[in-house]
Amino acid sequence: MIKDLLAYLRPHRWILVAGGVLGLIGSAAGLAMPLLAKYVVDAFGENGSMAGPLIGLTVAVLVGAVVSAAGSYLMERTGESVVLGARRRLVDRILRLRVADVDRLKPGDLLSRVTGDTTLLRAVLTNGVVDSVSAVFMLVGAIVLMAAMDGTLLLVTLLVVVVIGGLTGLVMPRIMRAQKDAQEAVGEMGAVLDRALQAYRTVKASGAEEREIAVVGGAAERARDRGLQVAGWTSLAGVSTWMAVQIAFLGVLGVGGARVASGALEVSSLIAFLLYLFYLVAPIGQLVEGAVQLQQGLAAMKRIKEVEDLPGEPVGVPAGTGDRPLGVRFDDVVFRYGDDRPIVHDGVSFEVPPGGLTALVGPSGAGKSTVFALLERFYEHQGGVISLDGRDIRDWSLGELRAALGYVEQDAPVLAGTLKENLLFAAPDATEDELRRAIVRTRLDDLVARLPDGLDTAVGHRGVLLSGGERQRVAIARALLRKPRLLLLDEATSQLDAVNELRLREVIAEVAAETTVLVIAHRLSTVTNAGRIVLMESGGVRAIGTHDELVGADELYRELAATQFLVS
Ligand SMILES: Nc1ncnc2c1ncn2[C@@H]1O[C@H](COP(=O)(O)OP(=O)(O)OP(=O)(O)O)[C@@H](O)[C@H]1O
Repeated sequence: MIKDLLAYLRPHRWILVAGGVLGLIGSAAGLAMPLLAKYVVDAFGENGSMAGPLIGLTVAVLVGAVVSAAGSYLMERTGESVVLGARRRLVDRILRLRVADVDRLKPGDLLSRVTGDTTLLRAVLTNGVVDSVSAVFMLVGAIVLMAAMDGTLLLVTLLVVVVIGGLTGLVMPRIMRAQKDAQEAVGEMGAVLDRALQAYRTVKASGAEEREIAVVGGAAERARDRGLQVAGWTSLAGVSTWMAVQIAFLGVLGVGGARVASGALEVSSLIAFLLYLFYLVAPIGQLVEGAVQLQQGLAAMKRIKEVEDLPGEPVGVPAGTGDRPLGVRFDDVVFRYGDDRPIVHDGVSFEVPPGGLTALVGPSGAGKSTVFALLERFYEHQGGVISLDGRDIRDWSLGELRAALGYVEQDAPVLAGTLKENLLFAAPDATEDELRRAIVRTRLDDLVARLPDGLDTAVGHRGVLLSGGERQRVAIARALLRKPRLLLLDEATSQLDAVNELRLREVIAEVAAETTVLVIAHRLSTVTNAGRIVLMESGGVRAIGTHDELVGADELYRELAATQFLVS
């Protein structure tokens, strides 16, 4: 773990060393002060000139301040670079994860790893490490100078310092555990809030604001409780340090006073010694804080590494690598979403020849969307063979496979940006001409004409909100620009109005003339047009045929057609 932390620092080691050296010079200037104070007092006693020692003291203060400020600026800079590096790597990994892993991780918790945990890393890597190094320097320096002044008093001091060290060592593991819990609690709170935001409209429509506020509030309270535990243990460590220094002060004052009385020690030395004693407080405090920060950093590191260590997928898929339509074949495919999940595909077999329109229909939960997820290899099937163009999809490289497919999700999300950016999302290199053709084919020209800035109008959250039908046609245009050899289209379940439905039907029929189209159909229009209908039922294929064939031959299809598809 410490090795991982150091790996983050390696690229910045020279700036860190420079910052550290400046910090040490600042500390040295600080260390010189009690000694200079002693000379001032001595000069005072001997009626000598105070100018020299006073100027020295002033210079030490100024140099110390400037150098320390420069050192801490360098540290902060490094800190920002470390956070940037950690965030880049983490985001890079998150966007390359496999869908199955993302299902398991909570988005809110992932967010808190990118935002919160990386910030904690920064504290330990810069202030934590450097302050600790300079604290050790100050501590050793002060102890050496104290030894030069009076060995007996140093012994009294060290006895107390050792006791504090022991106590702090005892408390540290508890701080570490509490710290880890605290960070997890913050991640959990993020996850709970994210869930509420995802279902924002449902929360409002259900009048569930208060309940959700309470749930997120509860998670926030758990985070607070864990934070309080950390604070409790940290202040215990802090207060025992403070107490120890006070005890040492009294001890040194008593013993030192007696030694001054017996003439074994000068008053000025006792004053300087006492000043050094108080100088010890800051570095000891810094060391304790450095240790706490190290625990925070290690806990954060662990949460960041957990994500970084997950396997990623190759990305950077070139679009439009071929023009021949693809045939699809499922051969006794078996699949479940996880070892502890029920079987979703229990021997699914069907064949789709290249080109034309094929509809997947069946009751909800039959496993239709899962067919698409397996074709895109969002998940790996456990049994049977899926082949495209006669080739097992496991033999396709992921990039090659996804480049050949166009995928339109049921919810057809609009991404941030302009309409044009949305359309070119899957094929940034498409020409203006191709873009125009896709717009005309998907009947989006009306929409473009209506928008204030045409294609350059911002859409989605920050811009014009598109209707369900428009979003779906944007998604189809986006998929088409990729020149897919197989288009996977998960029809939205929401009812489109008659005009939109007609447009969509025309678009699908046109596309099916050129490429293979596989549609998960919820509407009669799509099904009656289809060259082939695959009827799925509870994880298997029940029947295959045209609409008329199935109406004639299959009971379930007739029933579905009667209710779901408004049979003609
Ligand atoms: N990501 C997932 N993780 C775990 N289980 C899932 C996941 N996606 C779907 N399932 C489960 O797999 C089963 C089949 O789901 P699928 O989405 O393929 O059905 P469907 O036929 O498309 O249904 P619908 O018509 O309602 O969309 C369901 O029981 C569902 O709960």
